Amino acid sequence: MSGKIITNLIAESVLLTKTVKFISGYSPITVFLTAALIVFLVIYNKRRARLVRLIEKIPGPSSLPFLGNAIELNVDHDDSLLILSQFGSIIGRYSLHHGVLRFRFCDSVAFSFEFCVYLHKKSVYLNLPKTMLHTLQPLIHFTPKVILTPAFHFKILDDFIDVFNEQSVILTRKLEHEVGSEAFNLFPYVTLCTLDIVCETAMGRSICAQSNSESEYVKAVYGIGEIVQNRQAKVWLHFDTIFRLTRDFKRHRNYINTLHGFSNKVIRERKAELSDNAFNNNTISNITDGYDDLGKKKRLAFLDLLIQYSKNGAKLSNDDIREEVDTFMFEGHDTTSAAISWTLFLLGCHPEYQERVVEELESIFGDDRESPATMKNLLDMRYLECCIKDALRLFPSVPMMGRSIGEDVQIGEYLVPAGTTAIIMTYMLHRNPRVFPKPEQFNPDNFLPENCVGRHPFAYIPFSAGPRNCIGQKFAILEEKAVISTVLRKFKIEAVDRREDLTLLSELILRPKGGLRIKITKRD
Ligand code: HEM
Repeated sequence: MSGKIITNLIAESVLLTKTVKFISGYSPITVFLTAALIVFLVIYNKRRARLVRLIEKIPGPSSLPFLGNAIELNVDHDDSLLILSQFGSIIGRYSLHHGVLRFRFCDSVAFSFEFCVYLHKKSVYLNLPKTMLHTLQPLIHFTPKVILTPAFHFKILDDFIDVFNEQSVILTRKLEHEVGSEAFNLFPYVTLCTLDIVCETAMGRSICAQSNSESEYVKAVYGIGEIVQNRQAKVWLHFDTIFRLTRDFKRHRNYINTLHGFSNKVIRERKAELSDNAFNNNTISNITDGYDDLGKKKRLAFLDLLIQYSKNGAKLSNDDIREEVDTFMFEGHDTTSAAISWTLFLLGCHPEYQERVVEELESIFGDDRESPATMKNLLDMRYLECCIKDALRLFPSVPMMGRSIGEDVQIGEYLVPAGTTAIIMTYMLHRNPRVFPKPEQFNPDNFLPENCVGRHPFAYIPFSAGPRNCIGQKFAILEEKAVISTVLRKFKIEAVDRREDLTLLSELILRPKGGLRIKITKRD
């Protein structure tokens, strides 16, 4: 017995001597860092053990330690559609129970392709700067939805319709120049139009992007978008310290200064106007009753609401107000621009549906091609709404959304543990053949009232669902109707690109690489 103890002691001391000899070959710093890394990995793995054990029970492809499936998801920016189609083939390989699929991406991720059940939005978009917020940081830290929601009340939206109409008319004037051309890209035209709309409704100031697309402000909006996109695609740029070393950081700072400079100026001016006159009363309706010095009806802007609330004790600093306005600017123009462009393009691919929409417009306006649409007119455009909805089904402006799971969630037989990141793939969700037979086909009839009966409320969620859903959805649908109807009352649209030839870029917003090429002729 004692012989065995002695043998063990000798073996251990030999091991110790060898270890000391091995370590002494390295500098103390290397030894310390390696030891710290090992301790970190052990603790990290121990903490994640439960999460990994539970998440591994969910069907999904096998993954490498630490890297998970990151390599499979690492596709070029221009191939980002691959991410979407890659999921399609992965879904084919794994029998999906309850629409959940496991993927590991350094951290654990569960992808949900069926009905979205996670409504708790924690920040999974931490790497985006505050000014670029579509799908973004939890926006409403200080302004709960209860404060913001009145901005989208029908009475207030009524005021915005004038803006939608005015900008749509400018759009049709710009499009006139394309009559007779063989093909042109619709996307940039629509984007400038929606940028003008959102600026005027958010800040009450026109930036005239449609007539001056080279302005510093417009350049800054697009510049920021491009930088954020690039940063999002390159994991190492997610770290502020590294990003600060790049040239983009300086450009980013200059753009931010331009955007903030403009918003700050408008906020100051608007505050001064509001304290000068009848706006000072505490009711929102007072703001809209009256005319400005040029005899133009005073309109409420989203900014006025925030100023009003800040006066009523909500304690919003100028920076807080500016951040909210910026959020609207970014949330509200790219998304609607993509949605409008896709709808017009799909109507250009399907003359039969375009004709049906035009018949509906004729039933509302007769042969009048000029009068602006009223709120009632827009609400009467029911078939156009079906087209808009089916376009958002096939090409949801926000093709995937993230949620951090705050507490364990049971989905069928699987327990998705707290700490998992859930990605809801709207793009795939909307292609569920059990909900939408022939899912790839553009079919506005999917949204006729009789065809929606019994459909799961989360089977179609272009605006997300639950407490952190899109605050601007009514605004967006009305805006889309106003712009599309104005265009279709003037022009007949023909798609030049074929759907099957398009390359989709699944960036923050789903968009076609190279835009959407159409051809237009005047309607007589
Ligand atoms: C067709 C147009 C639009 C689509 C498809 C759309 C879609 C969405 C989606 C999917 C979300 C949730 C994102 C996430 O959870 O990660 C969202 C959030 C949001 N949207 Fe939109 N949106 C549209 C237009 C607008 C407009 C016009 C505005 C404002 C004028 C707006 C304001 C917002 C805001 C403020 C949020 C954040 C809400 C929150 O975090 O609680 N959106 N949108």
